[in-house]
Amino acid sequence: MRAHPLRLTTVTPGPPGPAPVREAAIAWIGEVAAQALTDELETWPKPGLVSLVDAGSHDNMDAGTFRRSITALRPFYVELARAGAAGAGMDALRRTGLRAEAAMLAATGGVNTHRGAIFALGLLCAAAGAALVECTAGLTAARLTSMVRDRWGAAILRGPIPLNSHGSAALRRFGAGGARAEAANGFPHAVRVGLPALHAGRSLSGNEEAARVHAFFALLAAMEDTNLLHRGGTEGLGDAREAARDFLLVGGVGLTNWLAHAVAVHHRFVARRLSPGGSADLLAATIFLDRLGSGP
Ligand SMILES: CC(C)(COP(=O)(O)OP(=O)(O)OC[C@H]1O[C@@H](n2cnc3c(N)ncnc32)[C@H](O[C@H]2O[C@H](COP(=O)(O)OP(=O)(O)OP(=O)(O)O)[C@@H](O)[C@H]2O)[C@@H]1O)[C@@H](O)C(=O)NCCC(=O)NCCS
Ligand SMILES: Nc1ncnc2[nH]cnc12
Repeated sequence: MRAHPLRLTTVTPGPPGPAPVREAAIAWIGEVAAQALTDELETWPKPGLVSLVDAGSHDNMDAGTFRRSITALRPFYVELARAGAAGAGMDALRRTGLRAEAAMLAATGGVNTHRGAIFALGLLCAAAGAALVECTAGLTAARLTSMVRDRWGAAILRGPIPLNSHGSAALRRFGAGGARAEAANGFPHAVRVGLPALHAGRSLSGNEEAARVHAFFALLAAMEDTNLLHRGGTEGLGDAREAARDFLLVGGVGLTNWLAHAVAVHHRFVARRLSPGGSADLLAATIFLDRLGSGP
């Protein structure tokens, strides 16, 4: 049996393998990122968020908008993995990230579906690309997230902060670090909350979608989601986290009636227009890390 190209490149120390082999592994990394976004979209219920079932707290986007966005973003994830393999610095990654944001807006008619996910998964793709040529220890979550922190963390924190984004408003009003702090610190919520909860959800339910719901609630309970702050202020954020904690405390997806409980929380979020978009992005990052870590 032929070894997968990724295995060839990750287990061989020193200079990279032949270019076509590395290119196949880079394409695979981009595909895993796009698939992580699709899995996030298709996970239901995620309180307040868009899924195949409904548009949650949103009236300007639905599952079709997200699918168009994912199609537009797939080549950029490949490009970011390739840039990471070529040793790109933060300025070059940022330029590609901004082109990806423009492509997303063109594909969605101006709707911001995935700005946070372009940023988080884009950096993780770049780290995975760099790991292909530099590492001998495989694409583990710990390695990829610490690579983002160590290589680009300082530049992320020094970098330009958009003046008019909801995130920058949350930073000014509430001191919330948001997507930048999460990436610069090596995605602590994905590693310490999302991944363990995904694994726990699998053991509790034996079902992949339920495991993703479990991971989503764990992230929601722990994160300072700037989208919740933007739409609901500190009260909205606090209530959302409490609802997620209650779900987990009674057993999460281990409970027989977990679905009814999760749907009730979803309806409460929709009634208040709460939308935890940052937690959705971290779910996608968690899925990406889980899949890359287990290999092709
Ligand atoms: C660094 C940027 C991402 C700057 O972003 P911004 O200043 O906006 O900062 P944040 O709010 O911190 O983050 C942006 C998005 O990240 C998600 N997010 C929120 N909280 C967290 C968190 N604690 N940890 C991680 N990620 C978080 C979230 O994204 C999702 O929500 C988006 C919808 O948002 P929005 O349109 O604001 O909200 P709505 O409620 O729908 O709006 P209305 O309908 O009410 O009007 C959606 O995109 C999700 O993805 C935050 O929104 C970045 O823009 C930047 O610097 N880019 C440059 C490119 C770059 O450097 N790339 C690097 C290589 S790829
Ligand atoms: N499924 C989703 N619904 C709404 N906002 C999001 N941001 C990222 N994923 C999302």
